[in-house]
Amino acid sequence: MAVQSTLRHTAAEDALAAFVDKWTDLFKTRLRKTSRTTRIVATIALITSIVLGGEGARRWWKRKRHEREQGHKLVRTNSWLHNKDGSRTIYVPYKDRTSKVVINNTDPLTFEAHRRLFLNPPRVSGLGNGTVPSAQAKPGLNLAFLHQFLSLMSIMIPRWSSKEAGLLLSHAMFLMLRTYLSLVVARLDGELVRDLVAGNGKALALGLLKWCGLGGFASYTNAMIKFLESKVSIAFRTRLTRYIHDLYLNDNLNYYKLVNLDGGIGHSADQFVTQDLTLFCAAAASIYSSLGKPAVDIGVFSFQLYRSLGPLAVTGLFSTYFLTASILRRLSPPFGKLKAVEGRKEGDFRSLHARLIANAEEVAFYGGADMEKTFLNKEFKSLKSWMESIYMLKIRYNILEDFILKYSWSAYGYLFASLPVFLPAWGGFGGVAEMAELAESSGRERNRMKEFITNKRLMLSCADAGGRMMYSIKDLSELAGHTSRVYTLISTLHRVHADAYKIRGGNYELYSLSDVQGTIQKGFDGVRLEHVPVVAPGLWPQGGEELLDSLSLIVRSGEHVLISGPNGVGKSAIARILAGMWPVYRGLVSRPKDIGQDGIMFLPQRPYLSPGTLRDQVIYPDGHNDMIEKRKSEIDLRRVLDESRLGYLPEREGGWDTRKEWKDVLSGGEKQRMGFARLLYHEPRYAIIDEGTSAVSSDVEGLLYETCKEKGITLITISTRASLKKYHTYNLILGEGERGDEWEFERIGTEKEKMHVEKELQDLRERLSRVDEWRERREEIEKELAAVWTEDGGSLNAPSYIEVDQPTPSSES
Ligand SMILES: Nc1ncnc2c1ncn2[C@@H]1O[C@H](COP(=O)(O)OP(=O)(O)OP(=O)(O)O)[C@@H](O)[C@H]1O
Repeated sequence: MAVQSTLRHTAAEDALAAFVDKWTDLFKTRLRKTSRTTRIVATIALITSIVLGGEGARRWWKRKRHEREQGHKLVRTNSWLHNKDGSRTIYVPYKDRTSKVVINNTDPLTFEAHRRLFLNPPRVSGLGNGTVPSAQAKPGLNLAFLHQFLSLMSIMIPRWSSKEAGLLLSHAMFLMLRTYLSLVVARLDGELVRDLVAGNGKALALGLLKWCGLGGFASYTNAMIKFLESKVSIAFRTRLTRYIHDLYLNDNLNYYKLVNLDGGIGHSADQFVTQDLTLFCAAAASIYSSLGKPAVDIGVFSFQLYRSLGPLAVTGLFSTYFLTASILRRLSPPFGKLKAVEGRKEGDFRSLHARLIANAEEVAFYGGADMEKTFLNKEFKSLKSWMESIYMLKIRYNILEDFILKYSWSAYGYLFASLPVFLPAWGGFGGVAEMAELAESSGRERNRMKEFITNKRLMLSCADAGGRMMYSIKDLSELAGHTSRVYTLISTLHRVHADAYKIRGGNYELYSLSDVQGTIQKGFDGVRLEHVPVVAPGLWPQGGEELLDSLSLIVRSGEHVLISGPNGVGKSAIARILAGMWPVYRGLVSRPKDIGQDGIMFLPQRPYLSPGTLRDQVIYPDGHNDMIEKRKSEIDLRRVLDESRLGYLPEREGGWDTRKEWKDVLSGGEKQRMGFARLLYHEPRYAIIDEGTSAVSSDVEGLLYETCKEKGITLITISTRASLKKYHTYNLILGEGERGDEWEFERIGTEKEKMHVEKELQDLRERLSRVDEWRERREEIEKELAAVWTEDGGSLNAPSYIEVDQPTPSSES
């Protein structure tokens, strides 16, 4: 053996050496023939390409390493990169590495182009003209569904050259491949049975081999179909989610207005964007294969059947399909509408849970678990009853569906497959073969068997395809429900984004969203309101409630204003109007353009702490990269925290990169001081502080105000605390007059203001002088209440354990 192997080894080596020699000789001859210049040029070209290639590879490797490090850093600091074209690069953790994602903002022109689809649907679709809140027809298989679905498709597949179109194309190719494989399998099945009956072992073994090979390929095809279906679903979801996010979170504050002004989708925007969108995308991706594949199958198989069974069988088959389809369609419950309502109920239940999580501390202090449980159980019961009623409807439908699609169609299959046997003249190619064999008679049974098995398989596949199409009527109705939900969300967002609240020729309510006539001017160095009514808006299409008839004031840099007045009078409402959250119904509002540095900043009444690191809390709404661009360092942040009396936080919490649920970690006063830290970090020209120090001790309050003023921030404070007056130049007092809808704007420290204070003191003195009188009256009432009257008009003595005040000499007299 060893000798043999050595021999073989030597032979192989010889062959290799001969091969190398041959090519070396060839190369040398060619080299000898080429001119000296060509050789020099070729050598230089070779060396240059090696050097350039090496340098390219080095740079590529360096860039990759830099990206990896940058990715880790950005993930750690919760930050992203702004690209020149307006897109953003974010890094997301992926396994133990980071993965780079570039997010392109949707072009504003795209929104303009889509507005027509979502706000002015064609009249024929029966969806109204977009001016009606929550423009929504009854979800079902109708023209409205077609319009809604195609509108959403224009977002999901924006171009024929897009990735989604490519995915759908490859999906379609795999679907067709599978249909072709089913056809080949049907034929092979027939051949196998024929060879078995004929006892042809060799052919049978060969057939089995083919069967296994085909099986492997078919399994791969099936897996790819499922994989591509999920890829399509995720691609659709990505497109829609990004589109919705761009429309939802932008400078127009649509995320606030959607819930507080429009009300078209209630309070469940989260349910729409998460669950409804996922269900819609999964249903849309699966409907493509559950409708597309059976349609191709039916076309191909019926052609085959037509060839082998003749026109009678195929006509019969199709009449059966149409008849049963129309029966099923007629008896099918309105799955679309049922699904849409189910989605809404799921949303309500989920948002109740979200509310409980957000307000867990408050509920715990009140001991409100029982009450919250009642709310939750009530909502769940409503959801449960709805789902049970859907299941009840489904039972009846499923019985009918199963009977028709599984059993009656198989019976028809046998009937039509027997046509060539019993009616050869009507039985297509199968019948012709039957008649030819009738004359010869040899091998007739075997061929009959082969034909029958092939036809039966084709018929079953055809019935299966038809069945799947029928089943997909239900899927299609459910898709209509999901489509209607997603379309409603996007059309409501478009309405809010475009402020499209005009009613054509209709009468609108005073101070409704159709009645906004004021102007907001951004880019003014100061804050100015001219004849602006302060109105708490009602949900569209209702009118709002007027809090102040007409407010006019101007605040210039360095003139600090305190807005005071009783609760609920409309103090925060002024801040909401200035921030652009509430509409300016009449008059003119002027304010600085930007939010933040050199602009205006608002500190809301309820402090907000974002998810992320300790650093993110101080610099919010900036990210770490914005901070670096502004040339601020951690030393600056440290100084800002010291000035807000929070200098101990980085040590206590373990550094700037610590991530915690800050809303639960910081105390009420700390949260408010964090607001001031943000103010000192951003250093805006104007700041509107709404009850920003209500939980802060008065000495720290003074320090915070003084620091802000030293930094040149003009303060507009909303507060009920009179002690804050000393930090301000003007006082806007709301809630004056008998009806509480008058206001006064006065300079602090003037004679007039002092007289105002004097008058208040006089009032208090007068009230104090009547204290004795009120005390006497109280004692009288208490005495009368302590007495127990008997039926005969007398009174019982008070029991010994009740302390009855001894009458004072003055009351006796
Ligand atoms: N989103 C809203 N939609 C409609 N009405 C609202 C809305 N928010 C507040 N209101 C109403 O507007 C009125 C003024 O509210 P605002 O928050 O301005 O009061 P405030 O003067 O700041 O009171 P407080 O001192 O208690 O903070 C209140 O009657 C309130 O119920």
